[in-house]
Amino acid sequence: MAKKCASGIMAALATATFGADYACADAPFNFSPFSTSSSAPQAAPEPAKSPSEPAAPEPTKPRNDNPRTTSSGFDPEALERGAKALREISHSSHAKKVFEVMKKQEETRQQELTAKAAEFKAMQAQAETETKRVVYDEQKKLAQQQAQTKSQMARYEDELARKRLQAENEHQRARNQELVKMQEESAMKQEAARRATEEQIQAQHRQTEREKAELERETIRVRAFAEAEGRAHEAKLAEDVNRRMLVERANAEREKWVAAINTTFDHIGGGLRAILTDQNKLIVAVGGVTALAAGVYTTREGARVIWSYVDRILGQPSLIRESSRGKYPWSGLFSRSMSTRSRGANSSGSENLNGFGDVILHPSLQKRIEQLANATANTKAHQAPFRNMLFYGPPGTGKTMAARELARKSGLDYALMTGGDVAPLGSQAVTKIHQLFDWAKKSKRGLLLFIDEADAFLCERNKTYMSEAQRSALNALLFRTGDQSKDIVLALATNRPGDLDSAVADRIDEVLEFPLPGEDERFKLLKLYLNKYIAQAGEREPGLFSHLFKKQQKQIEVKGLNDDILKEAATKMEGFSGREIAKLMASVQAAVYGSENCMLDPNLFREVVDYKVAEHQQRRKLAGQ
Ligand SMILES: Nc1ncnc2c1ncn2[C@@H]1O[C@H](COP(=O)(O)OP(=O)(O)OP(=O)(O)O)[C@@H](O)[C@H]1O
Repeated sequence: MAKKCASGIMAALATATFGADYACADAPFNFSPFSTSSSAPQAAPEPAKSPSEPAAPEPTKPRNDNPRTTSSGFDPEALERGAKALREISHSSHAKKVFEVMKKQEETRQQELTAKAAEFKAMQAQAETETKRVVYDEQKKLAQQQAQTKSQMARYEDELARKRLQAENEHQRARNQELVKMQEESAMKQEAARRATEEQIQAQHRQTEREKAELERETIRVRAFAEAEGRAHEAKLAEDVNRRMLVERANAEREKWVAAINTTFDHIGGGLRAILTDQNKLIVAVGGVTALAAGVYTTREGARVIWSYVDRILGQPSLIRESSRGKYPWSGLFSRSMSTRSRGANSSGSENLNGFGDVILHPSLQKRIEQLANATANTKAHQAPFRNMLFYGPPGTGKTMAARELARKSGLDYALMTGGDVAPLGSQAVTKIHQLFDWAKKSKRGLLLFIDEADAFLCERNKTYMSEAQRSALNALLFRTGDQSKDIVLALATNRPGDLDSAVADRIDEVLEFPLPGEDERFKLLKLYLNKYIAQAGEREPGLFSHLFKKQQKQIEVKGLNDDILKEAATKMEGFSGREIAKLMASVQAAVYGSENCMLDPNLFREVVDYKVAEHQQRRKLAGQ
């Protein structure tokens, strides 16, 4: 009973002090007699519910039919009930007990509250932990999502980059293709431009060639004109001398002939008178004259037929202009003996001077030719095939002379033909070439066939102006020289080696350049021709009957002409060929013969040299050199 009272008082007091809410919270002390609020215990705060869970029904509050709440919300009824209960307790004998029970209850309730608080705290801590865990989970999920998003982004970016790269590659490839196309187009354009330029150059080249040919023709014309003039001048100089000599000789001859004619007519007159007076003598004379005429005619025609036959079988081909073999086999014996004699006579002169006949060459070139001559001689001795040669260089530099000397030194026969002789032969050319090679093969010693002006005959086959006959002749020569020969050495000479057909060039084993003579060579040439045309002018040529057939030249007196003057002239004559130097000396000779006392002195020599040097320079100017 005391316990019940205590609870009731407590509840009443609590309700009065803190209102209904507090009364609800204190559910365990809710004694029914004093309680105005709900007797159902207040539930502990629940953990946060997920929004998906259905909302729990609101706890129903006890109905208060007589509310006595003041305007400020205070309910005095509970206090009244509490005061009533207190009064009852104070009048009760068990008041003390009641208070003790109340105290105990209060303590118990305090403990319970503490436990509740602890539980609540634990729950709160758990809720916090849970919240943290949820937050952590959420963060983890977020991090995972972020990582996933990031990786997706990276993949996406990677893909984008790949696509971009691919697109760039495509673009680059397209550009490259375009570039290649442009380059091809540009190369084609360049090629076309190059072809056009080449054609232009070729046209220009052809034009230049035409102009050059024209210039050459003009130069030749001018040169011929100058030479004719020179010859006329020389002839004029020599004319006076000759006229004087002729007049003297003619007077003597006239007297001799007048005497001879007088004697002959005396004899003929006597004979005719005897024949005409005697008839028998007349018949015999007429018959004799007729028989003699018939005999002479028959013999002459017969000899002509036989001679042409012999000539065809044994004679030298018409293409050969000069040969050491002579026109007929037997003439070789004669000509060789003569040449031996002449060389013997010469040996005191030029042969000793330079060891190479009359040819003056640069020492290195001379040495090379001597080596070639030795090699050719040995080749013949060992029956090995000969080596073909090409001599090239400006006109009149001694190519022909060197070839002749080479043949002589190597012990071969020598034959010279000129390329320019082939074209006029027309369709006969091929036959003549074969005839020439057949003839050359007959030489027992081996033959050096020298073709001068080789470019006129052996030029490039595809040249348009080359005639069919000329082309065939060249083919015939190529055919005959296709293999290396043990009988014939082919020596070609040309001023234009570049014009030779490539097949001809292919047959050449040795190429020698003959340059214009240097100062030393010019000096030696001057000395050589001074000796030949001036010092030996009055001497007879060696030969069996030369004194019968050749007119003797007048001897020339040389005064004061020494080596220094010759050297001075050699210095002035820069650019002169050997032929020009020889001609200069011939002019000097003519000038000497034109002089009154037939004497050569330094003044006359210098005069001619200066005149010739000026003429040479004029010619060069005309030729555009
Ligand atoms: N090196 C030389 N030594 C001596 N004389 C020479 C020399 N070069 C030329 N001559 C003189 O010039 C003349 C012509 O020489 P040669 O015929 O050998 O010349 P080339 O070079 O064959 O000329 P082209 O090319 O015109 O045929 C000779 O007769 C000679 O008088």
